[in-house]
Amino acid sequence: MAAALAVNHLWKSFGSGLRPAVRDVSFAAAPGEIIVLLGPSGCGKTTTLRMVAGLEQPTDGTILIGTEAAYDSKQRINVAPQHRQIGMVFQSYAVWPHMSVAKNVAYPLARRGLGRAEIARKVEEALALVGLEDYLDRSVSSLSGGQMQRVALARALVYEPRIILLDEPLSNLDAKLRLRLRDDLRTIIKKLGLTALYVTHDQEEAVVIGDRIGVMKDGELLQMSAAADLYNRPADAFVAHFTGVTNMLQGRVRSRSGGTASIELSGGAGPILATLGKDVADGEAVSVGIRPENIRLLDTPPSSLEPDQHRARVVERRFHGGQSVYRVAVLGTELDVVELGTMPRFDQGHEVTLTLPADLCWSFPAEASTDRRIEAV
Ligand SMILES: Nc1ncnc2c1ncn2[C@@H]1O[C@H](COP(=O)(O)OP(=O)(O)OP(=O)(O)O)[C@@H](O)[C@H]1O
Repeated sequence: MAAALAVNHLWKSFGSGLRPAVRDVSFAAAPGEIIVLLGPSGCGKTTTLRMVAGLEQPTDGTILIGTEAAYDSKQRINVAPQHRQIGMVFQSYAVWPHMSVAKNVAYPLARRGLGRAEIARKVEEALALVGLEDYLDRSVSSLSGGQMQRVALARALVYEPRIILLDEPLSNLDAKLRLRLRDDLRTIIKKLGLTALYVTHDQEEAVVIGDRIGVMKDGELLQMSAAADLYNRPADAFVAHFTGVTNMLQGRVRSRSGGTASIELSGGAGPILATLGKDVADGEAVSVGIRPENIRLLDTPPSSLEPDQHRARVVERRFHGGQSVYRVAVLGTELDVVELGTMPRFDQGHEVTLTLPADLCWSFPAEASTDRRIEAV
């Protein structure tokens, strides 16, 4: 099936002396797919979205919406935003405060010259979809932030766009509302079978909303995959850090067997087993990342240790209510380990056996990982 949106080798430069804001970005969204662009401030997410919308002209590349070119630098095609059949929702609510809820939502239809009865029906349908069917005649200025954002969403959906673009639509809402609308947004988009491009810097939001997530840094798309792959197979150290990896061990690849490497740690400890990143060579210095929640602690020491098991000691325990965070001394360094549950198992000083599952330890070239760690924090 043809992609609903295809972005190919897209570049954007805002000036000759400046680093390009978007560098050779390519991805495609299947019909009905929700693609999230995730990354720190200034990485080029909004610029990418604005180019798809037609609000920013690319320096190079192509954008296809369905089978039609919306932008093609070589063929000099640049379809105006209003002709791209795109719905948009932004961070600021972008609703007209002097108009009623119904008038706000009706606005795009009135501009397209639809009849009154049809407009009324579509407005009611769109408002029902966002749970505001009882607010038709209310003034927008009397609504809460979350309700205003629902009005903005209804207005973006009302004329049945081919694609919906959302740029940090939840970031002006308080935490509780954000969680509720986050779940609702995905449900609504899926119910309509819309293809969506969604921009956020919040990884949790990205995971809940997106079918696939693209992580951007310095204008580049580093990895685009389903959330579980992003978490379990990060392409590089930046992606690993951005999705919450805090433990990094330094070492060197000693030997390898298939996709797994035996890694000797700096200071002579180890070896540990880790999955090899795609650019890691034999003998190379590496950083090995492992998430605190993927490390397991055993109370009773086994009679003999497996290759992925190591003796360790609890240095510090922090109780967070629903989970305990342990700082554990192991392999000549200290690692964070998270365990879910309201009953902490170990006290400070407790001797434990620690498992580092090889398939959840990822090795990356050392130089890149240390550089990128600093930027990612
Ligand atoms: N109109 C512009 N003129 C010059 N530089 C710009 C312009 N718009 C964006 N930039 C630059 O392009 C880069 C990418 O910006 P962009 O807004 O796409 O990032 P972002 O990832 O969406 O960040 P944020 O989450 O802070 O919005 C930044 O360095 C930004 O300063």
